Amino acid sequence: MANLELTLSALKPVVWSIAGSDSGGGAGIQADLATMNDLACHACTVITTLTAQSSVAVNLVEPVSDEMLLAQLDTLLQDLPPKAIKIGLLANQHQIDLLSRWLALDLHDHMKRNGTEVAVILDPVMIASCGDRFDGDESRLDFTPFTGLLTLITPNAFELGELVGRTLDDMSQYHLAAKDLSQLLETNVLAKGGDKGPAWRANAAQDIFVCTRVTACSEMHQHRSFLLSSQRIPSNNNHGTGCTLSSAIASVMASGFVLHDAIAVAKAYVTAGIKHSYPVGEGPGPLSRTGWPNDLNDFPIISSLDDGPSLPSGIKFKAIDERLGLYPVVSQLSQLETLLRAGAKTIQLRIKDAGEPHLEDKIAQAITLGRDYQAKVFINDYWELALKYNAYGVHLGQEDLYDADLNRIADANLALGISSHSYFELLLASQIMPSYIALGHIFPTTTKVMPSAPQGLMKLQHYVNLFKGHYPLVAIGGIDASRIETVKLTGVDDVAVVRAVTESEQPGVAYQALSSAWEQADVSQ
Ligand SMILES: Cc1ncc(COP(=O)(O)OP(=O)(O)O)c(N)n1
Ligand SMILES: Cc1ncsc1CCOP(=O)(O)O
Ligand SMILES: [Mg+2]
Repeated sequence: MANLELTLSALKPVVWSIAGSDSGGGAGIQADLATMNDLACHACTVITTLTAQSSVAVNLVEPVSDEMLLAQLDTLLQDLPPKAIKIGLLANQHQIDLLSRWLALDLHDHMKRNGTEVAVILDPVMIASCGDRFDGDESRLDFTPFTGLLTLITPNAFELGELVGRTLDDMSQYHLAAKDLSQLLETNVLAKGGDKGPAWRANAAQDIFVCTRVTACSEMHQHRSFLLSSQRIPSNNNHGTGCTLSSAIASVMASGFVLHDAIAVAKAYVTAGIKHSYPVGEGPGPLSRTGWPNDLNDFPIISSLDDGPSLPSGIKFKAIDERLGLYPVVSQLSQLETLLRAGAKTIQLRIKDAGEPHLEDKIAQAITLGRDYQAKVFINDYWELALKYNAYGVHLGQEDLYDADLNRIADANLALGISSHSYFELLLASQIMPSYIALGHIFPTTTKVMPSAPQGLMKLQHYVNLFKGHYPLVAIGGIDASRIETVKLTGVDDVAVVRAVTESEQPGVAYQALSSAWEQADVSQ
C-alpha cells in the first residue's frame, strides 16, 4: 500500500551496452554490466569487438561480423527494448556506419511506434588506460554518421582533441572544442578532464558539460555550459573509468532521471568507485561498484561556464533550529491569519499576481502577524519587501536566485528556502547553503503549471537519502491526507501544502487535521 510506487519501481529498466569485451574484466562490456546491475537496471549486451586485453596491454582486437552485430541488436529489440543505450568501443569505421544506420532506422522506428524516447550515450573509446589504441592503423574515425542520433557524447580530453582534429592546451580551448563538437554532432557533450593533468586543475577532476537540448528539463539549464568539479582521487586504478561513467549515465536516465541528474549521479558513482578501487594485475586496476551514490562529498560542485549571471558562493543562511512541520502556503492574508490562529508555526504568503491591490501592505501585515503569533512567515518571490519589513524568511525559485541580492538576505539574517525539481537543482541550491530546500512537485498538482514531470516517491527517496541531515527537506506538490504517510516514510523532514488546506471549507480545521496526521504518521515499519 504505502509503498506501491516504490514496489513498482523495482521493475528493472532495461539498459543496453553496445561495446567491446575486455578480457581483463575492468572495462568495456564487463564494466558496463557491473555498473548497470549495480544501479538496479537489467543490462543487455551487444558485443562489437573482442579484445585480448589485460591491465597492461591490448594484444588483439577482433570485431564481430556484421551479421552478428545486427543479429544482437535485432534480437534484443524484439523482446528487451532499451530505456537507454550506452555505446562504447566501435572497432572501425564500418561498425560506426552500420550502427548509426540501425539507430536512424530501426531504433527510430521502434521509438515512433511505441511513443517512447531512448537515451543514447556514446563514449567514443579510442585508447585503453594502458595507452594502447584500439583502432590499430591510427587513422581517425569519423563519428559524424551519429549526427542527430545521440543524447550525449562523453569524450575524454584525448578523444575530444581527436574528434575536433586539433591540439587542446587549456580549459578555454577544451570548452570551445566541446561546443564545436556539440554543434557538429547536434548533441550534448560531456568533455571529461579526468585523464589529463597539465591543462586541467591537478587537484580536481573537472568535466565540461555543454548542454544544447534536453527533454523534461527547465529552460534555465539548457543552451548553456557547466563545469562539474569533483575531488581528484589519487589512484592509478582508473581502468574502465569512462565505460563506468557512460554506462552509469545510461542507467540513471533509464531510471527516469533527466540528463543533468544522470551526469551528476554518474560522476559521483565514478568518484566513489575510484575511492574504493583496487589493483589486480601489473597495470591500472578497476573501480569498485559501490551502489547508488548517497555521499554528498562524492557529488560535483556545479558552476556556470557562460558569461552572464552566476550564483554566489560562500554565503550561509540562517539555520532553522526547529522542524517546519506541516507548512501551508496561502495566497490570502485572511487565510494566513486563520491558519496562524489554528496553530500554524510555519506559513508562506504566495501571491502570484504582481498587480494585486495593496500587495506591499498585505506583505507587511503578514510579517507583523507572524511576529504576533510567534510563527515563521516566509514571503514568496518579493524578497525586497521581505527585507524591508524584516520577515522571518523568503522562499525563492531557482530562476529567482539570479535576480535576488542573496548577500543582503543573508546579512539581514532572513531565512532562505529554495525550490528544486531535480538532483541538479538540489545540488545548485545546496551550494548556496540555504535554510531549507523544497523538493517538488512530488505528485501531480493543479496549483501551478510545472515544466518538469512529477518527481514521485522513488526520486524523493533518492533525494532524501543524499541530503538528509545536510538541510531541512520540504516535499511539496499534490500532498494531501491520503499521501501524508507514504511521504513521511521516505524520511523527508517536512511537507508543504496548498490545496489540501486552502480548498477546504474550514482551512483551520483542515490544517489541524493534516498537521496531526503528519506528526503522528507511523513510519516505524
Ligand atoms: C515550500 C515551497 N516550495 C516550493 C515553492 C515553489 O516556489 P517557486 O519555485 O518560487 O514557485 P512559485 O511558488 O513562485 O510559483 C513554494 N512556493 N514553497
Ligand atoms: C508552488 C508549488 N511548487 C511546486 S508544487 C507547487 C504547488 C503545490 O500545490 P498543491 O499542494 O495544491 O499541489
Ligand atoms: Mg517564487
